[in-house]
Amino acid sequence: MSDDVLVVEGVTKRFGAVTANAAISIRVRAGEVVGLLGHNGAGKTTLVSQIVGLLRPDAGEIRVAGVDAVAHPGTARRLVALQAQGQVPLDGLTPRTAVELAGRLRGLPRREARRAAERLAVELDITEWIDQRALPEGRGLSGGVRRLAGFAMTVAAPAPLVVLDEPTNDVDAARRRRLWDAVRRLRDRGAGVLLVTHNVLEAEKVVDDLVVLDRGQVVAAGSPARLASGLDDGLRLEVTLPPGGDDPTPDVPFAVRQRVRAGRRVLLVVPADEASPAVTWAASLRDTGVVDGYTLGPATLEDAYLALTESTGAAGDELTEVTSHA
Ligand SMILES: Nc1ncnc2c1ncn2[C@@H]1O[C@H](COP(=O)(O)OP(=O)(O)OP(=O)(O)O)[C@@H](O)[C@H]1O
Repeated sequence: MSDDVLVVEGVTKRFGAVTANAAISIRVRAGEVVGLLGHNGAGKTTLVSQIVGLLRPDAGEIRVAGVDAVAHPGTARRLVALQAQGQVPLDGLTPRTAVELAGRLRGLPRREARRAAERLAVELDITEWIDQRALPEGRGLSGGVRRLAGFAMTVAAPAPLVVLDEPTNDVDAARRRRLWDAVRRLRDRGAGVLLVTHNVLEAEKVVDDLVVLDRGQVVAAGSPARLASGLDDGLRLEVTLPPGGDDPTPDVPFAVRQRVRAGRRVLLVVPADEASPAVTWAASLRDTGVVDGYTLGPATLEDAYLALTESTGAAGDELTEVTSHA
């Protein structure tokens, strides 16, 4: 029997002139975390909406744990635990009540729902607020605790497919780590997880496979290591400009595959056999004060992601310029 919990094949969705999803294919198996990575507007939420039956594809197939989600969206929806991108409305509820209710709605007996609420509060380190009521206009509970309570509601009861859309928004660094541990435990218990994010560094921490979307299309898929090695022998040379200093990087005496500027930092991806002229150049600019400093190291998954989505210039939050030359 197939262990696929999600099969998306050739899914296309248009909104007027905008093709939000263009023939997308993705597979998530039981016991696997797949990251769906893409910049704002790449088409991630549109795809999730179709998986949970809120939108109907113009073309293509979606199967959730073997159920045809286009023909039977209601049945398929019950096999998916979804944490949507927006905050869940919690007003008037405590995290304990909300998680217990969510568990019971998904079929857990009362005692198990209660246990799940307590276990998840400990796992996510939110026991301090478990009996604190959420009030209107964001009062009572912080955004991070609301987000974590939303995650706990999503995973209170087991489901074959768990879809998490930007689950760490508003969550502090220590509790993010706890959330990733909880995601790994879901995977280890046999769930398939689709993790939707635009944060490549976070995705890298937990996913087995990544699918990169760019303007509605899958532009790459595979393990993080495989995608990073897509830059083959690429090296990253990062230079820091002095405050208000001119940027010397558009005109360098060696080959550059990729150039990305974010504030005072400029990242150059260079072929490994250009390491020597690149370092000589950077060192002489540092010695003459044209740049404040530089580092050289192997290209990362983030570099590969920027290279894949370079043409839009939309991949990095603080990204101000993207160019590429041979
Ligand atoms: N209901 C809609 N009507 C018209 N256009 C839409 C609709 N929903 C999405 N779009 C467009 O489809 C494209 C993909 O949007 P989508 O929300 O799926 O992207 P996303 O990757 O989830 O972005 P973000 O990371 O910002 O949430 C965008 O160009 C968006 O403007």
